[in-house]
Amino acid sequence: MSAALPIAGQRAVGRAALRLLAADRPAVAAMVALNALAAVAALGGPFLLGRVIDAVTSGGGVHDVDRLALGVLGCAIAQMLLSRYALAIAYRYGERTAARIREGYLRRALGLPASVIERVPAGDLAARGTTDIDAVATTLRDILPNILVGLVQMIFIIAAVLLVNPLLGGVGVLGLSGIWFVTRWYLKRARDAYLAEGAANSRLADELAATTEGARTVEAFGLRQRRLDAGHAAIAETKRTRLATLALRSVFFPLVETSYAVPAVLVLLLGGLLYLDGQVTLGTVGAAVLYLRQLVGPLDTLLIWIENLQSSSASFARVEGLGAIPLPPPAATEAPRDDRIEIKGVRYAYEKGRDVLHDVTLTVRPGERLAIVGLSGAGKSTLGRLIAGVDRPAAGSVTVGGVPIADLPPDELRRQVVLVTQEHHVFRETLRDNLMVHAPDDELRRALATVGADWADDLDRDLGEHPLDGAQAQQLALARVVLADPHTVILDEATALLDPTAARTAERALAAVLHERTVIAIAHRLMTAHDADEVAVMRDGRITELGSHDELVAADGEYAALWRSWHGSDLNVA
Ligand SMILES: Nc1ncnc2c1ncn2[C@@H]1O[C@H](COP(=O)(O)OP(=O)(O)OP(=O)(O)O)[C@@H](O)[C@H]1O
Repeated sequence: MSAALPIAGQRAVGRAALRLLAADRPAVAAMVALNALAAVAALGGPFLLGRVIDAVTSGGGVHDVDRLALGVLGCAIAQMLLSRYALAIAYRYGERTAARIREGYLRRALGLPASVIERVPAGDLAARGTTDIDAVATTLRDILPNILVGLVQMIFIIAAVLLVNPLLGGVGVLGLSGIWFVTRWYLKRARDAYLAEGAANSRLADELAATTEGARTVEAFGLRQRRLDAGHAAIAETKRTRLATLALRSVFFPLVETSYAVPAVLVLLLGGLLYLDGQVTLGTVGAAVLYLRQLVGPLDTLLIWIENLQSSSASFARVEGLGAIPLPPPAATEAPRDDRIEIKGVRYAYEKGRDVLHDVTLTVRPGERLAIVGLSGAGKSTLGRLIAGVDRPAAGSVTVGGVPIADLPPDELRRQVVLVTQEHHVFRETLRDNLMVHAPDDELRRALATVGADWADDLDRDLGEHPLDGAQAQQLALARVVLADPHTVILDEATALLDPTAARTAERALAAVLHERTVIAIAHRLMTAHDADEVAVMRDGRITELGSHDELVAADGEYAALWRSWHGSDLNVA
């Protein structure tokens, strides 16, 4: 069963964004301060140009105009230098922050307990760690700095136009409100329209892939027309959705372009009237109009990136969603008082409401060899995972020395119980690193020798470049068990996938590993149950019989029937 990964809510995303800003306060302060200075410098231009108009209309000399023009030039250069510098800081901030998000994600992913990792969809986990983080990183690096510059500039320009003349400024700002409504209208529809376009594109790609992959079937069953119809339908849908987004854009952009002119037109009209009335100078009207024209640049930037900001905030919500995965309670701090394993009244379900274990109770005494038998699907592996602490029971308890096994910290758990299955991961690292403990080479070699790994003379062998075969990988897994030195080993089809020769080698290695340990064998071979001290028979998630081989055969129940069907055949029944 795989549970969908959560997505962080808007508040959580907001808090995470604030945390990222707070983590790099000096850079954020420098970005804001430099952008503010650049914006102030940018305001100097229109103001001085207004003074030029006034100087000319009042018959001022060439000298005055030259001086003011030099001022305009100085302001433009200062603005350029300051905003370049601010942008450079912003880019570096963006890279650092993206790295922080990546590292945080990796830390969270690696910190998830195995029981949680096993349940989450691996593709989604990887997509969030790559595609989504890349989307956020691109926004942080390329888009956010520009948006920040645009926002600061807009605030200063609006303040300046209001200062130049509150009435003209007010009318100008009011004239901008059209853009707000147009943008809201567009954004409300754009998300769904683009999602529909994306979905239609995916469907078209799927249809094409299905037709090409199944070309022989199409030919053999005369499905050509049907596939053509499906392709045409997908193309029509793509065209329809594309036209829908195009229609949105063809309304939005002309409207926005027109809206840009509205404030300047309003200010020119009102300014003209006020000038004729002698209430403002021409320079003031000119400066106000120039300021409002200056707004177009930052507004454009904001509108262009606003959609991108929406999609990357959705990505950020997915990345942050990892932090919302419910985690098991913190590890137990007390140590087990002995090696006795007690399973009491255990229930377990992979899916809510569908118990696969019902009220299982069992004691495994230290040194005992217990075989769990039963038909496929009886719940043997599930019980093995609970005893190994991989999963925790929904009800009841699974304890070692009185402590719930699933609550033990990983280091402690490894010393108590280890589950050996047919899946054993070999990392693309050296043999030494693959043994996963920091121990002297002598000890590592001894462990390898115990499991008969006579091929393992070079601890520096790179297992990525020189991979192991199945039997060798199994020996490596068993050497890890020897090094972990648990008092109890659970075997779940540990040698099932190996060919007979390799299985024999592995069985020998296994015998060496199991020496003087408690063994719980999920038995799929006749002899395992026969040789065990005790046999537990499972059916439909319950233990139906418990006793030694001889007792159960004498009782002539379910085990006896299984035994009779196995007897002499050594068949794999599980
Ligand atoms: N990851 C899972 N998600 C959902 N259901 C599962 C999962 N693993 C096992 N089950 C179900 O739980 C029940 C018990 O399965 P389990 O693997 O424990 O039985 P088993 O006795 O070990 O069988 P086998 O011998 O085939 O491995 C079965 O009905 C199985 O379909």
